[in-house]
Amino acid sequence: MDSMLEKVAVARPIAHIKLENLTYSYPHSDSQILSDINLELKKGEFVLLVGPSGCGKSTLVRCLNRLIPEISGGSFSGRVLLHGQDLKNEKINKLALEVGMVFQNPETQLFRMTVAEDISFGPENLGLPIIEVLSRVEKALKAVRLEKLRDHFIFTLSGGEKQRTAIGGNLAMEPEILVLDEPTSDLDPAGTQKVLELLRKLNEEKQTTLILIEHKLDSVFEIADRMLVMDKGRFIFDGKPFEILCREEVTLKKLGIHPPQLTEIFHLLEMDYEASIVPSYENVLKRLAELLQVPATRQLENHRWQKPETSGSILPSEENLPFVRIENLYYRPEDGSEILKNINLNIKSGEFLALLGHNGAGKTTLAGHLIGFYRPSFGRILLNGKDIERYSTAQLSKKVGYLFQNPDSQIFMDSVTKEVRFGLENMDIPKDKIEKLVDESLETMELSAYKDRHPHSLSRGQRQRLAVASILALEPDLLVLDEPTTGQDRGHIAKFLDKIKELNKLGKTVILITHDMELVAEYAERVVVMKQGRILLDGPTANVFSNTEKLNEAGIIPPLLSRLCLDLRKQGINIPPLLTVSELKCFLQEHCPEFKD
Ligand SMILES: Nc1ncnc2c1ncn2[C@@H]1O[C@H](COP(=O)(O)OP(=O)(O)OP(=O)(O)O)[C@@H](O)[C@H]1O
Ligand SMILES: Nc1ncnc2c1ncn2[C@@H]1O[C@H](COP(=O)(O)OP(=O)(O)OP(=O)(O)O)[C@@H](O)[C@H]1O
Repeated sequence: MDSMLEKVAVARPIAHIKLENLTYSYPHSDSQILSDINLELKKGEFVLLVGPSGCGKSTLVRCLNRLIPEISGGSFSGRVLLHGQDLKNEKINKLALEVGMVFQNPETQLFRMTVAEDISFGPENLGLPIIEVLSRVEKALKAVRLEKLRDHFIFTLSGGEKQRTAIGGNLAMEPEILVLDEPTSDLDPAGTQKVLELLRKLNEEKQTTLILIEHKLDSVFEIADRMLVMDKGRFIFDGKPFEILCREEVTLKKLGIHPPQLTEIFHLLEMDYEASIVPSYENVLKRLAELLQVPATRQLENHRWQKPETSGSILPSEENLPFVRIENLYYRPEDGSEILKNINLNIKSGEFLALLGHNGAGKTTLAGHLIGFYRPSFGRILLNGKDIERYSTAQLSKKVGYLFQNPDSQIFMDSVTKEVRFGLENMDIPKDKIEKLVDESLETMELSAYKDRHPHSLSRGQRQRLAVASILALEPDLLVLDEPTTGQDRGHIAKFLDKIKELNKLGKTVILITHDMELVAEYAERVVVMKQGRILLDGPTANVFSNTEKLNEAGIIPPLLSRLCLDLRKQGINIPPLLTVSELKCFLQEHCPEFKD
């Protein structure tokens, strides 16, 4: 009997990563962030780790290189094994070479002066010959498309460029295990595609074991072999991504994990699925074409859809003067480059505008001019008809609420409540009103339970919500949100953007900078697309999303449904440029007798 057991043990390959009864609490806290986690990962597996904000994903992956508990402290039990070896006695600096980690906030891992220097840091520490270091740096620069910025200073990079540098640095190390904590959150859609292709290649060619944490599932669910869903420090689902997304849709939605448009449309059309096969775009297109072919075209003949016009800019009429008016704006930093080139833009009070563009297009620089963070090299900006230069900083911060791309750039107090109270205390508001506004905005952002916590002990998503709460409390007329969804699950994003939409309906003007096209489709009425410092497109959302050629130039891939509608129209089917799955549902209900919901 013993010898049989031995044989079984020999036949079973040792797991690449094994977690045994992992349980963990942070210092000075009773709550278990990880609760009795058990997991085995094979070498070369590509795993997608998802779960609501704050469920413990980042905490879990930090156990793999012993940042937890070595650096964090706290109460840790259970074992982490790599190739069957308990990591308990391993040194963090040695593990850092085996387990590559791209953190949520790239700034925490960029510490050299220039892009190329930063990428070479890892390979140099592996003790590789200089020729090999240089060759790896070149390959990594090419892979993350940063060749042209190789000698640029890190502090001048845009958010997406920083994220690419952090990914490049890890690629150059060629680690056996690569953990990526939301690596594409700041990347433009074309850049995201590129990074994902790269990961797939790394996984196939080098058998790198990959753990990818993501909230935005539309582009990642197809490439991973396995999906692990976490909630409250435990795994609740483990299986093929598409199968889990279809089978567990209701539970996932309750947790705030939103299925990609492809699975939603697939569900809506009641298409048969085979658990292991992801439906192709072509199959969904074919099914929609079948449903809409005959009756729908006949019914719609009278109101044929017209090709939209996307203009250079929406000009205001005399009586409807813009709230924001940007005239001939140029921005040239000290290095002589031209970041903004003759920007002309009018934004009316109460508009909900999305500002899109490739990484480094100039979105943040443009938006930063609205709070006086940047000063025009040429041209001017009028707010309510008055030149922005004539507002004092205090007056401007009352009018414009700016949410930075990285929440850590604007959080500086030592408790959650103090952070929200800070701006209000500088505004000559009675004390009881301040407390009311603080409570309301913490409540809206679901942070009441963390009132006395130090902001840096919050998860990234929670910190992002705290930064939003501080701005909402000030009730500004113009809200500029620079990639506010990073680190958030869909449930929290929807709650937050619904709240912003409510404020927008009450007259607040909103500028949303994002790389998440499904959110743009859902919330924005107008889209402005930038390319290399200029405005490329400006118009109603559906119209802009129909201009695929120009969007392509700016590295933007419109949402799946926009592409489906375009392709259906190319087949002669008269369908308007729909943006959301609920619009598609209404359209099918109205125009397609065969469709039953
Ligand atoms: N240093 C710390 N001290 C105390 N609690 C902490 C600390 N760091 C994180 N936490 C808490 O642990 C929980 C899990 O955090 P973690 O960052 O692992 O979540 P996550 O699933 O990665 O979230 P997100 O998707 O928002 O990044 C959160 O409730 C967070 O507030
Ligand atoms: N002070 C500076 N000196 C030199 N170049 C700069 C400076 N500030 C910004 N840049 C460059 O200007 C370009 C525009 O940056 P910006 O942050 O506005 O881009 P973005 O469209 O917001 O990009 P992302 O989507 O990556 O956040 C980038 O290529 C950046 O490297």
